[in-house]
Amino acid sequence: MNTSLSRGCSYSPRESFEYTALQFAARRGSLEQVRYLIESGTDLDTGPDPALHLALRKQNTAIAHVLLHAGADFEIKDSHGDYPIHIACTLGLLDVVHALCALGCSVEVLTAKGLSPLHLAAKNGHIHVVRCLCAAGCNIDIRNSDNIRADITALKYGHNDIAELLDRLRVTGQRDTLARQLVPTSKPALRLNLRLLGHCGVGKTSLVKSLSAGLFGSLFRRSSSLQSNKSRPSSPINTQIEMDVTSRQNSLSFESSGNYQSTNGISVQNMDISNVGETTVWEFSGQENYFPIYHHFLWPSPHSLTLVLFSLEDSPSIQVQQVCFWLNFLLARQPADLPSSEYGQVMLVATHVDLTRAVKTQNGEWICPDAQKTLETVRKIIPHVPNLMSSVVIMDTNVPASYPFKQLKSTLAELKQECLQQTVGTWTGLLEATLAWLNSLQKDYEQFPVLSRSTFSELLRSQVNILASDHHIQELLQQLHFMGEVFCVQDLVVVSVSWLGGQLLGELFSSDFFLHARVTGVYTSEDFQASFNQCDALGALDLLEALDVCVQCDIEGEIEYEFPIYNHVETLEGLWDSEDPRYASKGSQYGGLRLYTPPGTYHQFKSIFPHIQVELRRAILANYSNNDSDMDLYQWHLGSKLCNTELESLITLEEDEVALQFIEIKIRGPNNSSQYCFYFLEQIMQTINHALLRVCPGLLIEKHVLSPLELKRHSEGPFCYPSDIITTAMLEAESTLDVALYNPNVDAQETIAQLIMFSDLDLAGNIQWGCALRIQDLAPPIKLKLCGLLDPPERHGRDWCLLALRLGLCQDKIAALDSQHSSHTMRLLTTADCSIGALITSLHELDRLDAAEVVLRSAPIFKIIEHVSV
Ligand SMILES: Nc1nc2c(ncn2[C@@H]2O[C@H](COP(=O)(O)OP(=O)(O)OP(=O)(O)O)[C@@H](O)[C@H]2O)c(=O)[nH]1
Repeated sequence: MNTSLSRGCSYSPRESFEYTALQFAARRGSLEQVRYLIESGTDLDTGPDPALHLALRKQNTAIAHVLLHAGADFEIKDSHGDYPIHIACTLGLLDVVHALCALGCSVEVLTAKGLSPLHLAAKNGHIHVVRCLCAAGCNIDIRNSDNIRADITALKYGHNDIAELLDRLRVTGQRDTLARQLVPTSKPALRLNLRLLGHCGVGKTSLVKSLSAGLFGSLFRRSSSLQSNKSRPSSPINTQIEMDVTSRQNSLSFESSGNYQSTNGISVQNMDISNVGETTVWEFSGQENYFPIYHHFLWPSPHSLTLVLFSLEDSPSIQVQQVCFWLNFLLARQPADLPSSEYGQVMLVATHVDLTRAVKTQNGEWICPDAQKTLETVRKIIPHVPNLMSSVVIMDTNVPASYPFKQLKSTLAELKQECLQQTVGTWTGLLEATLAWLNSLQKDYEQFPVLSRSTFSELLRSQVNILASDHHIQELLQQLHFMGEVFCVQDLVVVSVSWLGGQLLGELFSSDFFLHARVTGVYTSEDFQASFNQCDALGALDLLEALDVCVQCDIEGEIEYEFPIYNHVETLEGLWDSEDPRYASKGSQYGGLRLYTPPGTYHQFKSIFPHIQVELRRAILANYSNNDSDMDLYQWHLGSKLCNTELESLITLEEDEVALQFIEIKIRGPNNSSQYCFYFLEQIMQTINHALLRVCPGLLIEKHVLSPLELKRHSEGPFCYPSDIITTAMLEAESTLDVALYNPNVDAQETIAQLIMFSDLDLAGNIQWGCALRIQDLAPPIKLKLCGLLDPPERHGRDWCLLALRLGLCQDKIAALDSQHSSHTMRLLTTADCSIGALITSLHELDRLDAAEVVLRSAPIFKIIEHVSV
């Protein structure tokens, strides 16, 4: 602290009196000093120009807030005869005006020159402030000392919008009603989201239809289902689960079969379910084409129940694999570091029970131990699904008024009760009025129900509430988005979510559209209009770009849109030519990685890869705009080639012989390019990570390293070193650089420098090895998986508590980790001060090889300390 300040005074040459230290600090904008002085108990309101007024005149709003919070008097004048509200209104300091109004300051007081706060805001054109004052109850007819109203002042200074606003409030006489709409009430804005996931034909549409059927409809649905069942062959009973999760061939076929109309895209409807109330039901098609867009709709929500459906007609191993697929799909699309209460509930629903030999109890409950067995097996394979319910609902989805539907409804009703207890009231009249207005807005925008945020705000103000501030509208849109009433993405607001899910995405991602799409995936707006004429092409393209489905490229003045999703160009021969002289010499560099999802998760990358291609294109465009035109990107079906001057890379989605998908990244460079190659690979990984974070922040990724020796020899199927082997070797070695791993394909060893650093030992100084990183560096999905393994009480007590002891935490700290409300392991992993290496060792010592393996396979192998751009 400056000593002259701490003494408490300073001289202001402009004024003929001395400022206190607080006034001086407030005027100079020193928040830290203001805080210090307030804490030291200095007087807040001394002098003819109090600190609050001085801060406001200098537009130091943060300081003004601190002073107000500390209790500065806001009902005193300064030497100019102005109250704080006058200064804030003149300068348009909306948040301060808001704070002053909330503190109950007088909003009609006049300045020495006879102007009211409203006149000052009107004169200076601050419409947001005018709204705020009106909402706070300011008299709109107030006159200044010349007997002139504020709307006339606004007109005089050319602020017609303000004049119009005040005029409308006066003419309609609705000011009080509109102001009341903006006051939060104690009623929570709660609408449940019911989401249905599952393979084609498992009964999602049927379940939704039955849920919405009234009494009359339910009679009809029951009889039609009886008819349809007659024609179906009954399946053999499944007496035992023949677990076969290792054989992946064809087990996850996403084809829709049978004679029924498969849902296109996402069907969204709002239902009033008896005993539950308004519920938004999201039905996600089982067709694979649509998976790349589901992340936009699967946000974590405590107000949601996600049903994962499977058919009891399928074999037990297929049931397990399908359920695991969908649970992993869901987990991947939600951030993994939220408290479990934020995720909502997940429940399994076994369908087609009428086609098995299961029997019903007297009250109509189906008895089918196989369904429960499926759940138990799934829980063993994926123990970390937050809020997965412990029982399965077993049903014939075509029989609405049956016991399982009552079970489902009562689960929803319980969830609603729980949410009601936990939700703070946020329901405002504005939300209610907007919900009523949305219907007419949808009609007005029937052709293309998409608006920019500013147009939405403008319409809302002119048709619902002229006093709504930007902040009110932002909060409102967020509530509407989570209720499924609108869909907000970047600057756009889609006011019909069912149109977005069904007519737009349902159509554009349908197999039929794919069949006729341009094979290159590149469209001009005219081409696109010709292929999709249901709405304005430019508007749709903007929306699709905001959804990361396409990228706009300006190619020598011509605007084109690249849709990697439609790209079906085949790989060209010679893209990775072994004869290319630049990369054939002895000193040329080769390296590469493979990205896998953990064992037991299948088929997760296909829906993500087009997003990686979008991200690669964006990275290239950003480089072009930096005038770095040496970069080039060529993309084909599930593959991209990125070149940077003389460096080349191939990024492809591959599938091995057991249908396991992985992403392969190969890099090569000429002589003496080791450092360039290293950082080029890192840059590509960053771009990929960016796409992964956007689409699937909860997906666990394993990074395996390809043999540089074999890459250089262009061997078919080069050896790939799994990350657990590399990390184990690092842990065991005295020095990481001594690590050498055996490659059975070539019967030779490759060193860590060759595998990671393109043989350049100088890079070692820029690298921190994985085992030495802190456990906080573990990605959230790894932590979540560890929670699933270590949280449940274990037979020998080898759980989080013992782990905490081994990691050196004292009893007090361990006790502090204990809580009934969230995961102990998660708190241990976020607070303990230890390295990843120490964690692995401790887990081994505890004989928790399952948890150790998770860390070994997915922990980072290294982290770059110093990044050099290439
Ligand atoms: N017997 C019987 N048939 C069912 C049951 N559930 C669905 N079906 C039938 O299975 C067929 C497919 O059902 P849908 O509800 O359309 O399947 P879906 O899960 O919506 O499939 P996609 O829209 O392709 O993702 C229809 O003919 C249904 O009548 C059930 O529990 N029992």
